[in-house]
Amino acid sequence: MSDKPESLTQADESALMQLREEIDRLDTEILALISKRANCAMKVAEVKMKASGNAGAVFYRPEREAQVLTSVMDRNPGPLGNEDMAKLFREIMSACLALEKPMEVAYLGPEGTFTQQAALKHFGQWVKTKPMPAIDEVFREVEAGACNYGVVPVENSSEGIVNHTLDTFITSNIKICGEVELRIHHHLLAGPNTKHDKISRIYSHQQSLAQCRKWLDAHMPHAERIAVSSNAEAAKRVQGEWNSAAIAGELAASLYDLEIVESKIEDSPDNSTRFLIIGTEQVGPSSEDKTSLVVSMRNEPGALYHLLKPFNEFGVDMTRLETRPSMTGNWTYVFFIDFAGHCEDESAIKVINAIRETAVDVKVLGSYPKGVL
Ligand SMILES: O=C(O)C(=O)C[C@]1(C(=O)O)C=C[C@@H](O)C=C1
Repeated sequence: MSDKPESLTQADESALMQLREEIDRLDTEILALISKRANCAMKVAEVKMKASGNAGAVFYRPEREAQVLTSVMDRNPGPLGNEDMAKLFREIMSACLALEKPMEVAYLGPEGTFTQQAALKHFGQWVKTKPMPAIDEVFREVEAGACNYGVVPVENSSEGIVNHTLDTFITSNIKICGEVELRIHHHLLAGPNTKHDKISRIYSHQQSLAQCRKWLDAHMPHAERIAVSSNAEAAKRVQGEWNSAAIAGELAASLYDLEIVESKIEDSPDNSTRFLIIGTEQVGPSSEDKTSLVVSMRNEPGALYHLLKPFNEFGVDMTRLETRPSMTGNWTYVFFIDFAGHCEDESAIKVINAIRETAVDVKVLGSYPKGVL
């Protein structure tokens, strides 16, 4: 069978050539426009540096990025899908931001974790990402100024809240300046020496093993399941083994050069994890914001009523309420609350002031744009 493309007629050849000439003309325009946009971003950086007296200028503006991406999706004429078009602009903005100031972002490592994937999805490919061994190490890296921002997991749709993240906010002054949600697809990965019918050990994080339990019971009931510190760690480990496999994501497969033996083996089809972007600066309003608080209340009758009443009284939509035992042990409870709106909104100010009247302590963790991508 001929391996050459189908032979085209003279008319087809001519049509193809004209279309490619049109694409070349359009690419020239796109090249010029992206370059003009990048020059504009560099002038924005000069304005930011002048305004801040050149010391401590804040270049990354999540509220502005959310507005740009939302506007792109609202105005997208097709045929590319809204999310695909927004991802293209995400990368253009990432390159422009890198011209203003290269960003370094700490994340819960090692390399290849879903948290790294979330960091690259939120900031684009131009940021430098730095793996940290634990969630509180990500906080410390940002507090110390060693990294500009951090990314930590906060909630999984099937496993629930990541308590370590919430507990770290109680003792940290770090701000939340964004959020990003990642659809979690688990793949069965194997190294080049592994015979797929000889897999007797499967490595992954405990949560991932739990999220793929039914698939494993049905397809690999006899393989030993070994929990390790992270999916990426699992991928790193199977590289050199001949009868084992790992459950991890796409990024881990490419980073550790593993074959995807079975893809999307998670039991829940809409398995997703929400991550928080942490930094040292409060974010300005973007018109589509949410605010996170941590409130400690005395353990006395009516405490929860006094906490919830202001939201109803001032018409603020509470979107999340989590309770954590207080680490001070002084019979107070800690509530993590998310609500719609920015902490500078008039109604939000009234709610926070009303809560302060009965709470032991109220800490605004941050106001930030709702996740766009
Ligand atoms: O508008 C700004 O503040 C910019 O710096 C420009 C820009 C962009 O490329 O659109 C780049 C980085 C910021 O995080 C937000 C937006």
